[in-house]
Amino acid sequence: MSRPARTPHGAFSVEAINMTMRFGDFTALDDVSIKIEAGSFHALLGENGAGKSTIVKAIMGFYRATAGTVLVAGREVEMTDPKVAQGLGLGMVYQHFTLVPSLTAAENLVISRADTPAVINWKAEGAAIEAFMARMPFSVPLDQPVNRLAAGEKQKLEILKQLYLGHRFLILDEPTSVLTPAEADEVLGHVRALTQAGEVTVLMITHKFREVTAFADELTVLRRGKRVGGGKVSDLTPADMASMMMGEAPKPSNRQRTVTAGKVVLQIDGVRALDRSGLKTIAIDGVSLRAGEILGVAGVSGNGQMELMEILTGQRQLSSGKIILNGTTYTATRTEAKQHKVRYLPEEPLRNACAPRMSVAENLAFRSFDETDLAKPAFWKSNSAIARNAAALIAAFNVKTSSLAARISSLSGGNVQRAVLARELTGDVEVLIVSNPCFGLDFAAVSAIRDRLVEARNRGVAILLISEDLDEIMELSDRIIVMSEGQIAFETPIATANVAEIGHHMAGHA
Ligand SMILES: Nc1ncnc2c1ncn2[C@@H]1O[C@H](COP(=O)(O)OP(=O)(O)OP(=O)(O)O)[C@@H](O)[C@H]1O
Repeated sequence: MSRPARTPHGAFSVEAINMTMRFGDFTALDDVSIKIEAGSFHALLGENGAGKSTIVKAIMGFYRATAGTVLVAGREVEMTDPKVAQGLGLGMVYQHFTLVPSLTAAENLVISRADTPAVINWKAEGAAIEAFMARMPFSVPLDQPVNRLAAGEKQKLEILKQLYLGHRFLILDEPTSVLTPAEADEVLGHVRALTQAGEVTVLMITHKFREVTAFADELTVLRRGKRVGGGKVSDLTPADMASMMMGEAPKPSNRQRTVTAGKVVLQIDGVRALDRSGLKTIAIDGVSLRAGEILGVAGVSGNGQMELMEILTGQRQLSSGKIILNGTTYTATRTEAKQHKVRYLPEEPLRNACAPRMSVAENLAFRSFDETDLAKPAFWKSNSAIARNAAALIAAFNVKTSSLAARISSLSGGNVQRAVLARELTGDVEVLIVSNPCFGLDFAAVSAIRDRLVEARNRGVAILLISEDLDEIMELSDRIIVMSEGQIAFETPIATANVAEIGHHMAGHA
């Protein structure tokens, strides 16, 4: 047996050998091997549905692999349970935060431990945390409630929490999705420094080539459940990575504008509503959206975009003002949305726009998935019509699913997104309101979804695009508004849009 690979500071290697994972007849992972050397920063790439989460879950003991072996520091381990993995020093950091928002950073660290005593000696714990922090190359404010921390600080705290728990092999699952580019660079810079110091070994799932090139040492690429390539990052270009992921060079898209903006369809003026905390007011003035244009709403996460989406979907009560759609008051009831042909693509579509326990075909067939009618057989056209419709949409939008009858919740995140977009862009649409449509998607899916939005705009659809990704806003919008502190802080046509100026307004500088 090989000698356990551990660096002097504690980072150790993890290796998965010949991993196979089947769900029924479907093989999500097909004889994949991956070795993450002690103290390395290893990137795991692959299109949506390639099997990245599956291999990670098998390594962490969330899934019992159908076949395969896991070696931790060179020793074979039965990963029967996530607790086994955690006990061996393996930890996970997710794209969304797992911290308790009302507790301070220090309190979050203390309660994260499995051995937290029933009565906590805060003085002793505080001293222990300070001693721990002193050994760390970066810190976060310890005494503030986590909900007051910026996203970058929260993600740093998630990483510190793992180190505090003694974990020395970290799996980072798209850790920068909710961070600004500057925050992402800061967090990944710290992670890289930790790996170089031999403190920790990292496996990072990401879709961002820039992050791979800038921070990772090695990479592995999965495609359709198989390992299709990998090696040293310094030997590979982003084009190499893209062709490994897709099996071919990506096609350049043609996003010409072939329409001029028409009449104003949607107007929001004098609208006031409480924000999620109930403490601040969201104030939306002077927003108008025209047919055949994409109006981008830029902003750092948490500046009222979520509330704006809720206002537009009728989920947040207005304290004053109204939304005007095609000249009449719009309160976003189902009937009004149908009448005005308004469609929505909310964030987290599995939760907000699907019936997770129903099949892919059913979810593609029923926009009004949560209407009580759904239960009544009379509402159903026929199973064969539903299947035909679903098969056509799956082919057109390239949704990867094991079958039409599979539950939509078994699809990877990107494929759920494609399925919902396929449904929402089918038929007669006049207004499309989308929120972060490409969040967490691989570049092929991103490109396909952006093409669809541009096609819809060119057909005359009025699109409100709320996005925290400024590159996306710059790429797609005809006009841009910036939300900051719950208000519209700035507006510019794309022709004169300047990233630095927009960034300045996003950061709250008038
Ligand atoms: N519990 C499950 N039951 C059935 N099929 C599943 C299950 N979990 C995953 N799959 C299927 O396995 C395949 C791989 O999924 P996985 O979540 O590993 O992809 P991924 O590479 O992480 O994708 P993404 O980037 O979209 O998160 C997908 O086709 C998915 O539908």
